[in-house]
Amino acid sequence: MPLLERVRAELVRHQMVLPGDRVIVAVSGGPDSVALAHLLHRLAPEWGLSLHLFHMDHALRGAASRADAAYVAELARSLSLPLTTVALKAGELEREPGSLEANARRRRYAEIRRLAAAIGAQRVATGHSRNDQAETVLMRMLRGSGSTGLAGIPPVREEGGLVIIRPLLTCTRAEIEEYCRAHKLAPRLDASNLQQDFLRNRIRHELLPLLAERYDEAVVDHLAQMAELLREEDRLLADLAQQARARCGWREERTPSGELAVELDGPRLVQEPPALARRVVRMAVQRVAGAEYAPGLPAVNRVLELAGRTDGSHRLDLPQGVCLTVEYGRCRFARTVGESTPRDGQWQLVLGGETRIPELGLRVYTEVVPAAAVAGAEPPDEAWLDRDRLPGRLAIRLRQPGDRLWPVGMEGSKKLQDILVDAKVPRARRDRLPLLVAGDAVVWVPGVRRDRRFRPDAETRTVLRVVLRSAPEGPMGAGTAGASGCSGPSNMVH
Ligand SMILES: Nc1ncnc2c1ncn2[C@@H]1O[C@H](COP(=O)(O)OP(=O)(O)OP(=O)(O)O)[C@@H](O)[C@H]1O
Repeated sequence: MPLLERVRAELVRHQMVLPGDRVIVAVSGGPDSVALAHLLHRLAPEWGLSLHLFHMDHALRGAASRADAAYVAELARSLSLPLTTVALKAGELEREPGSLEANARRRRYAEIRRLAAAIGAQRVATGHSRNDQAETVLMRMLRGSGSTGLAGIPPVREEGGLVIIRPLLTCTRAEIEEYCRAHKLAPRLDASNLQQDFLRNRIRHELLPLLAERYDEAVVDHLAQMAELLREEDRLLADLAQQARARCGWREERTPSGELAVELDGPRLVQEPPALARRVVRMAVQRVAGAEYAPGLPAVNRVLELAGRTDGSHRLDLPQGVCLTVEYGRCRFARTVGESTPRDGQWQLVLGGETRIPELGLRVYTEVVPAAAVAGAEPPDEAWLDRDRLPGRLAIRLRQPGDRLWPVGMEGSKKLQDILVDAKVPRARRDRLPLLVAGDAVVWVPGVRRDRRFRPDAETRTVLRVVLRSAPEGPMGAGTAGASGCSGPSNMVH
């Protein structure tokens, strides 16, 4: 079947486009994406599609990169299609942490997303071919991936509100090159492949040709077929994992700093078949860390080892700043949780994250925000502080002799002891009352008084927002402090 018919069939089979869609075509200048632009241009009238080409000049190969961009500009002119080109500065991608390929991809999709919003596009088409599929599957086999990974590149996927379509996924590179020749397209060679991706390049140039020559001529087709079979099985497992998730009492909440946290029942989780339990863990971690990160098997296994523990509290740091805490069988996945152990009678706080203080049954969130981000009155369980006026590191501690406060709404200072007596805080609670301190200064007596010296005013540029909450239920945390515990006599909250 001619390539045009095949691509048309793929568009229909996977409902890749809807009539009237605005589609961005990501064109690197290499054969795949050039053929893609040409084919979609021919098919566009049938669906009434309006196409918009996109090219990113990664500035990785000097003059060659500029020539790719010029080639894509020429292609857009010849097809009378609008084109947006984004040119990065030389060295820009190298300076970012992480692999060059991942950085290039992230920047590319960020710009595509921006363009989609600007022109009201619903979809972006990329030129991945059956060969890309086979390479991806082989790379993942070598890494020991499960069925999700071995399902390879999906023909349609939604990512961050953008639908990515791959209409050439069933076409081989040879067929695409043949199409280019037949239509007198002279794409830039290998323009889409960042040379730095050594593993992919070796698989492309060494391993696949070797497999084809010595073992199986149709290896690319067979790997692509395996990916397609596994994609369907993977979808089924994903549905089952959703059900398992519900059985495990999956619950999501936003932390006061706006981050998502996921909680579930550990003993239930470990009773699920391992294939489903692992998926539920991956979902939880991805939900917290962001979809781009998929935790590897060692991390998932470590979670499952801990999840079933019902004896006391356990904590596990996972990659990407995700932390699992297991307390009496309840698993909680959240970002940057630090468990503070007291030093010199103080619990230091994690800045820009959550700190747990099991001894006081407290969770403390801190967040640095521009002054403009806070307005109105502080909720009773929050303190807003002028970061630049704080005299030292933020910590929680219990009261000490000689503590003083410069209370809001009062002249001068006052002994903490007198403040607590005036506020009718029962004696037994006074010694367990968490105080927020910065260096030696008491900044906030939650539920009782705030110190006026550190409060934001018109000159404040940066605010440190501190939120106190009680830790999840459990013998050590129950009800000692937190959202309920920090509410003193209500008329005394300042
Ligand atoms: N510089 C670029 N500008 C625009 N689109 C690009 C560029 N590079 C790659 N693409 C798009 O991405 C497709 C795949 O290219 P390539 O395999 O080099 O990238 P990749 O990083 O592996 O892709 P992905 O991350 O999307 O899986 C190309 O066919 C093209 O549609």
